Amino acid sequence: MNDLTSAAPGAITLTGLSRRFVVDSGEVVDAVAGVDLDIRPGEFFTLLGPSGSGKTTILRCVAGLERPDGGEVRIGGRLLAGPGTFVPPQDRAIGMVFQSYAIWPHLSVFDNVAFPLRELPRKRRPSATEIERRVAEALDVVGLSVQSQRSATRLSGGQQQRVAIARAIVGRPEVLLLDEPLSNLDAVLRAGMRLELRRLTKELGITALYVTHDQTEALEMSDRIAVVDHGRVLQCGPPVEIYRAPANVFVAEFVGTANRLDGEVVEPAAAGAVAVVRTAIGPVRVVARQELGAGERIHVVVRPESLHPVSGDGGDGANHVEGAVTAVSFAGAHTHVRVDCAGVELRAEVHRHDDLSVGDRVWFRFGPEMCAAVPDTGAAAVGTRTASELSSTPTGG
Ligand SMILES: Nc1ncnc2c1ncn2[C@@H]1O[C@H](COP(=O)(O)OP(=O)(O)OP(=O)(O)O)[C@@H](O)[C@H]1O
Repeated sequence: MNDLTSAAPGAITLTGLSRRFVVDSGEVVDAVAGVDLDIRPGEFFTLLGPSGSGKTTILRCVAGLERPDGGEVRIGGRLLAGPGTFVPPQDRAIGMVFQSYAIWPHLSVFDNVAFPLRELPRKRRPSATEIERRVAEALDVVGLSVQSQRSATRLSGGQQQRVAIARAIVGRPEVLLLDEPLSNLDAVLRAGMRLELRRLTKELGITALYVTHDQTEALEMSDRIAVVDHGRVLQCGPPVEIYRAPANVFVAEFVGTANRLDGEVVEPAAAGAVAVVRTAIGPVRVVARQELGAGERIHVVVRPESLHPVSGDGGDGANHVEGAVTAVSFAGAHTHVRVDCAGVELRAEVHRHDDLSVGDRVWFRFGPEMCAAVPDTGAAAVGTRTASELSSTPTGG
């Protein structure tokens, strides 16, 4: 992101952000361990990672609910946290939505949404008429105008979440921070709300920083995703890139289902050309995204939907593998199949559910362009130290 973009309203810039906690055992947890992110104005940006990876702590640092131990937080170019600077949450141009809707049960929908405006210091508080106008506008955006005078607790879970969203946007923040906001909703409602939430932030032109451990949510909603583990960003990019070209095995296996074949490059290739990798199921042809040298140890990642059942080795330059079906499970739009290929279990997702049975011998084809070569480096190291180790280690900020 260039300097102009990072200074534009709604841009979020994190530089060397770190936050550590000393837990009861005296162990130091690097919850955020040097995170650099440039989030563009108006972008729907997701922090995706397993439980305890540091997503919420990053979000709380942006919100001002957590003081970083090192690094900087900027919104629209304005320094909010950094050496000698800490701007409190109420003075940051943010709105927040949590997993628990945190709405007031004794207030009406209208009063819940009006709450943050009425709580502003007198100097910054809009007039009663202006509050009324802004609340009506926010309720209109989330489709709750009709329920305005209803008691907030008499709404469904989805409607309560919308109240929380209306309350978060009523102050017209530059940035909306969302921490697992859909987790308490049932599956059908959650699927609908994903698209609605994205549409809403796009309509408002607001930057959304979204935290989730749900890869489907992240893939469907985001302009870009940062995959986080042990307080570090392992990969940052558009959903398709994260899914098709994972940077390491952790990302490959956390985002979607992955067949992983460990192997060694036997025919090297420049970026864009086809390399051959020796694996336990035989030689596998892979389109190299970057140069692959002879003898290099890599993992080949193939997604289940890239394996297509065929009648035999087509001799067409693609990869073909034969195996015995060990499990078939119908999942509606497709069928999950497990196949034993020379002692390696491969997972496939096929659309022919009625003519595959356990014990059948089948051929699968998968194209070299559907194979990702992933470096054999493993995921980030576990970010824990003891307090005494920390005192002899330079800090990150
Ligand atoms: N206030 C705190 N005191 C001590 N440790 C904390 C505190 N807040 C977070 N941690 C630790 O920091 C690490 C990161 O926690 P964080 O909540 O940011 O992860 P997360 O990815 O959001 O997880 P989840 O999805 O479960 O909320 C965890 O090991 C957590 O236990």
